Amino acid sequence: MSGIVQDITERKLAEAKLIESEKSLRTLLDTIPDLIWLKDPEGVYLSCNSRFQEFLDLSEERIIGKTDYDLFDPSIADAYRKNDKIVLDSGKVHMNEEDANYADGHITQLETTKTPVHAPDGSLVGVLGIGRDITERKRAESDLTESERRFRATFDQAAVGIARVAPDGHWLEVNEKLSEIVGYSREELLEKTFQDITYPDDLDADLALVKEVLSGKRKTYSMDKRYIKSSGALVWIRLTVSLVRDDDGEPLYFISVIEDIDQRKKNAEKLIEAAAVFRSTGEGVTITDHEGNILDVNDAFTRITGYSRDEVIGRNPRVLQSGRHDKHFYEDMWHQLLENGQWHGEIWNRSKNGTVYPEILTISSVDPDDGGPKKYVGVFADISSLKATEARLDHLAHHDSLTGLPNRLLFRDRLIHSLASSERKGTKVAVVFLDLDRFKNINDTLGHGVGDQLLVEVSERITRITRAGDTVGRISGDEFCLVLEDLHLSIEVIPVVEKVIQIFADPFEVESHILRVSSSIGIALYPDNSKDADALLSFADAAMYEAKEAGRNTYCFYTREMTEQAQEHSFVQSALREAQDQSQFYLVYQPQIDLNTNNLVGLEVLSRWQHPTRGLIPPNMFIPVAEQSGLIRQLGAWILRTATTQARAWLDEGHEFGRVYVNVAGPQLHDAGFPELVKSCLTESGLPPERLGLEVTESFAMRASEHAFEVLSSLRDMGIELAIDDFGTGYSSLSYLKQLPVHKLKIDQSFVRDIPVDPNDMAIAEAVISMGRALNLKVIAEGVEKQEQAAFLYGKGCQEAQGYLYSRPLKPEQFEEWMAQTM
Ligand SMILES: Nc1nc2c(ncn2[C@@H]2O[C@H](COP(=O)(O)O[C@H]3[C@@H](O)[C@H](n4cnc5c(=O)[nH]c(N)nc54)O[C@@H]3COP(=O)(O)O)[C@@H](O)[C@H]2O)c(=O)[nH]1
Repeated sequence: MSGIVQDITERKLAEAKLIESEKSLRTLLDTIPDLIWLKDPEGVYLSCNSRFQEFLDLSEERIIGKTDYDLFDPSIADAYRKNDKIVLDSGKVHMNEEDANYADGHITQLETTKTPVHAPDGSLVGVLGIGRDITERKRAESDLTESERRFRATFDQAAVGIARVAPDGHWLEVNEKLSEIVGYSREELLEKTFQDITYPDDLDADLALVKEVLSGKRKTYSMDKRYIKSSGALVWIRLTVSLVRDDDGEPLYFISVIEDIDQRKKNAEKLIEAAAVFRSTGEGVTITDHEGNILDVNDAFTRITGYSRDEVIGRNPRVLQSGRHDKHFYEDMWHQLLENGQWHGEIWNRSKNGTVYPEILTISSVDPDDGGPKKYVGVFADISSLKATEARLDHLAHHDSLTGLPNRLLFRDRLIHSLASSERKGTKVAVVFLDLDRFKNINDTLGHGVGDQLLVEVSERITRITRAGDTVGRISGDEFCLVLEDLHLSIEVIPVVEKVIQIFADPFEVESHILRVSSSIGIALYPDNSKDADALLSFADAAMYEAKEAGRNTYCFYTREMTEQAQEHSFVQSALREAQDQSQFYLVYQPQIDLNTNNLVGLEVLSRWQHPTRGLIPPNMFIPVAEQSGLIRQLGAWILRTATTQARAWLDEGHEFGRVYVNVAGPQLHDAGFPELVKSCLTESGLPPERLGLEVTESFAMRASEHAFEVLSSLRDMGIELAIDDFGTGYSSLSYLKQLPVHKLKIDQSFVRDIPVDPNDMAIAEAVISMGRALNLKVIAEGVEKQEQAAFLYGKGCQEAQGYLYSRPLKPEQFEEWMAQTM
């Protein structure tokens, strides 16, 4: 019994122990934070801990005996079952990660370990599953990956080079930028040390700093140093190094940050150079702000302008303006500066002491590095001496070195210029080509020195007789040329040419040689011969040869007619003086008839010149020459005196002739004493003023000066009648005519000649008559030779006529006869 009692007690004790141990195990399993479950080989749940029950929010009783298909969605159940089968088939532990959807809706990530479970007899009990919540771990891993990614991106895309460097100097890791800076690929760099690519001169300093960091003396260091690039070129970099140590304080690696400062270094060097240049350059430098205020100037500025730095800082460069440029010049300068960022040119400035000097100036706009408003840098040099040299060179290039006269080049330029200005003014230009006769003989016999000296003296004599506006040039050897401007008539050149010939009248004395020299002169006229400068020069040259042919010491015009005219002119001029002395002149009188009554109403006085050898010289030949030479004053006074005396005599003899009309030339009316002359002639002769008329040409009346106006007015006020001769040949306007103090218009005979054939002449004559009527002026026609002409003119309202139809100009005794017969 005791044995039985003892057996039962032991068994009970063993059972109790087992129960106790299961309880402990259960408690343990429920305490573990992992999900634990046991399924038989068919997937039926045999057991699970309380975490697993929480997962499904079901009690163990409701889980035991169920499969995954009872508890989860079929797709999830399939996945679970598939993993279980892997374990069952392989007999090995299987791990995987999967999402777990808790019954309360939250999702976790589980790391599941599935283990095959065998009974002590080796039979398969099922699959033990342990599910560990790895949500936090996964998040941490993901954060780390992201952080790593960001770091990598920063590392690779950094604008500076970044590297990990081993304590011995090997590159461990380098970024793109560092490769770019040194020109080595990442792979190439990783095979090198920093010592390999450091410029030897900079290595010791670097290694010393490395040593200090390794020893703990300093934590980091920075330095500017040079790397040798793969190309062999050097590149300046700024290096910043820090050391990373392990937990035991042992050096792990360096972190190096490498900044490319090559350009900055070069800029700085340039700035240093620029500053040195600024201080030491010989060119003046002005730096102004965007408002034009001077910020700085250099020493050369002070030397050139005379202003000290302190005197101009804050002031505008306007302080230097010379006043030689107008506002458009400065506007254009600013326009170019703003448009192109630069202006370059010559400018005249005024220094402190008032000297105006030329500068060559370049102004550039500069954008400051700090992005502030533009600044302007002006660099200038005083080019006074350059200008003087330039002027000297220019003079040399354009002047004959022997005589100092313009050479052919400049002479031609001046000629072209004269032609252009004469075209505008409607005047003539004469090109006078002069060649010394037999100059070669002087050179050959007396030597070139004498020849040269003679040329200098000739040039001086020519220059002395020309006007300021005329150009004299030495064209070559013994050839000189003159340009004479502002001529109205071709013949106006003659007095000048004669003066030129005259300069050779006196001999030249050179080195005690008395030289008698003459010249041959050729003349070409613009626009008569040509409008082209070169053609005029060659025509004048050709005319000069004509003069040589003609026996030298004379002049020739380019055309024979002109030469003849000139010769005639020359003859008339010299003969005129003698003629006046020797009373070769006489007057003729041509009657003027009233077309209505056929009565004699006037006599036009016309002069005649009876030359002892040439015979009768017409007034057209000598009046213009007399006008030009000034002899007209003397001749005009004689005509007036003779005519008034004759008229008075006829009055006394009882001849009724109306008025006697005397032609008056322009130069006579310019004479302030003319009204006095008229008065004295009237007084002396006793002719009443109402018996006198004066005729002035339309061309003169049109150009009449204010003074001539006054003279005409005072004559009119004396009771003298004034007529405009040759009317229709000029361009009188009604408004101008209205102001003229005249009484009568004389239709020029050129418009009468072809009446009644030429409709144009008839129209002009008719227009003049209408004009006279409109202005309340009498109208007389001259050159009336036919009755039809008289009839036409009378029909149109012309009051008076003169011409061969009535009488030719008559000598006094002829006139008296004519009176006796006709009146
Ligand atoms: N300042 C002065 N000018 C004078 C003087 N004497 C003359 N002149 C001017 O000279 C020009 C020419 O004059 P002249 O050769 O005397 O000719 C005049 C007449 O003879 C001529 N005439 C007259 N009737 C006829 C005619 O029917 N047919 C024709 N073919 N010719 C004719 O006309 C001239 C008159 O000219 P005008 O003076 O325009 O009336 C001439 O311009 C004179 O003015 C003088 O002393 N001083």
